[in-house]
Amino acid sequence: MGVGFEVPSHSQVPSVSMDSRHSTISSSVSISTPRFRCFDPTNPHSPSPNHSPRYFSVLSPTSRNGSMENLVNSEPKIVTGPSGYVLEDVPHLTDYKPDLPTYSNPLQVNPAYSVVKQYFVNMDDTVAQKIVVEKNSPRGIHFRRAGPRQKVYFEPEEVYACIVTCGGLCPGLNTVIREIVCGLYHMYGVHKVLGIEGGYRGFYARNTIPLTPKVVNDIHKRGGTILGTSRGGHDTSKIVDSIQDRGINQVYIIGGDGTQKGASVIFEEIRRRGLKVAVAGIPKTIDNDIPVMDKSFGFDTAVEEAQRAINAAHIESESIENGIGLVKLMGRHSGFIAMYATLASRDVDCCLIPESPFYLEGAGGLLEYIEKRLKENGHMVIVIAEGAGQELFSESMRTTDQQDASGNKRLPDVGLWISQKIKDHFSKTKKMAINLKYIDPTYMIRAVPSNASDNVYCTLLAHSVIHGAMAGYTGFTVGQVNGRHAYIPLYRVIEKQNKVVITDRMWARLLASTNQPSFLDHKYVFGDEKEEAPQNQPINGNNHLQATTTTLGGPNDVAEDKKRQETPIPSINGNE
Ligand SMILES: Nc1ncnc2c1ncn2[C@@H]1O[C@H](COP(=O)(O)OP(=O)(O)OP(=O)(O)O)[C@@H](O)[C@H]1O
Ligand SMILES: O=P(O)(O)OC[C@H]1O[C@](O)(CO)[C@@H](O)[C@@H]1O
Ligand SMILES: [Mg+2]
Repeated sequence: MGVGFEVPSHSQVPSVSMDSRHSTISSSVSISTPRFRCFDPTNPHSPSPNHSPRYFSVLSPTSRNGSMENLVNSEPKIVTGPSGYVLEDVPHLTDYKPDLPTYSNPLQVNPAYSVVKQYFVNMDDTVAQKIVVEKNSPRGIHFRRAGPRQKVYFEPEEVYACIVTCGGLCPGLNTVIREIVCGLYHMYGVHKVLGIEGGYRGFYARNTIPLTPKVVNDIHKRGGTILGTSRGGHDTSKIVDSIQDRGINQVYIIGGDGTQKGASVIFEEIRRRGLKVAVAGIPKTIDNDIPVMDKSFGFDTAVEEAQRAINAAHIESESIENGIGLVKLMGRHSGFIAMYATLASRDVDCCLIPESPFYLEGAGGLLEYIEKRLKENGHMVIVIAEGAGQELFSESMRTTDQQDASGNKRLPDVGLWISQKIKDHFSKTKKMAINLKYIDPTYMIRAVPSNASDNVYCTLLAHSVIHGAMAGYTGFTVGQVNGRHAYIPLYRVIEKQNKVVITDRMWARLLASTNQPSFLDHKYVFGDEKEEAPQNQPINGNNHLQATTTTLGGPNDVAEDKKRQETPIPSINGNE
């Protein structure tokens, strides 16, 4: 059987002993960036010889269980093809356990599914990240298409799955839990599913809940997560010990960017220990700030629920002379909920988001606009995302250094702050008496059950993730990319944050709908005319497909974040 390797000359390479299906490297020599080109025609997960994957599989000498322990972190699996085709593939159990047996997919004999023509996904199917292309542009980045495979790497009775939910709440968490349990039971005949209570720390510090279709039957009608959640408490080795000791071999991890970072290190540790355990992430973020995918589950519900608060603000404000209704919505670093809720409502006169700096005083400022709008219309509605205007806070308010247990910076309440500023301004200038009503519906929005369209989306995500784990993929997350479900490497969803692009047409639509100023006059933002204005992304032919993404270095930092925003990285999603 042919296995071809190409080792770049710059790497220090340890001695390599190789049988027909796997690489075992034993040496204490350190390796900077090992890259092997590998092709095995008998392995469906081996890239074709035309492609040039970057491969991983490096062992250090010590091995606690005498198995394939101490692998260094896996490298991205990049497969290239003609005309600029790039596949950013996800890891597979056979990458480090090459001799695993395969089994026929039980869906083949499932009466509900066996009638479906072409039910199984072709092994070569991939999903393009960018679908608007020019005639001569390269084919670009692709991800492996999600869906059931003909061969699976687990027998139903062998599977012991667990589900954990981490981070803040989001509509749809219970639906995803329900559909993973029911999907495993009904599609694959898997009957051992464990719920881990209270987030990551639940693996080693809390009870577990056996999950059956009966237990989860109507949980999708409730908000929150029946498993509970938490921030902090990620102790990788204790978590993997717990997985190993319990004999769990499929780990479904539902959570935001922090959670997916946690999933990535759990995957690396599992791989290092050589365990046959699939680690699969389902991204959750009400803020819609996870890159690559079209949108995150619960986002539609959040936008819909926000309408109730905006309607209330509108009714309150129009019922009284010079009424101002101010609504704060979630969005620590990304203003998607505020933007979409504003566009959906049409009652909003001003939407403020973290990506679009604004200023209060002077010509073209917020206070001037409020005055103008009240004179024209007698009332107004303002929507503000929780992360907006952070640069306006005094240094003392910003550097309180408060962090939550996961290291996320706690933001001062911009809604309260701006309410006070507006009230102070109009009472000081005595230009007009205003009536401001501040509504903070943030936790009410987050705690509702998912709406009908999110329920369907959650179901499809759950099914996709199950198919991936059963097919032996691991260290991946699932998401909808241009309307098709795909398996995305974890590193792709944790390295960047999805942001609203204020030079994009979607933000222009918002400005056109509210008629608010664009607040782009730099000198009021920074108080120094000599400083350069923030470099926003230029509008170009592809702009409607681009979102600014920022590299996440650690706990969130507004100043850092702002600096990063000045260096936009083209990506897709979120905006159109
Ligand atoms: N870099 C990291 N490495 C390992 N674990 C992490 C990392 N960052 C966060 N975690 C863990 O992930 C869990 C959730 O993280 P966090 O509280 O930041 O929420 P999140 O998943 O980002 O969700 P959201 O921000 O949408 O509420 C926590 O238990 C935290 O300890
Ligand atoms: O109060 P908590 O649980 O820390 O959550 C607040 C944060 O969670 C998020 O909803 C993200 O999940 C942010 O928008 C918000 O800042
Ligand atoms: Mg987060």
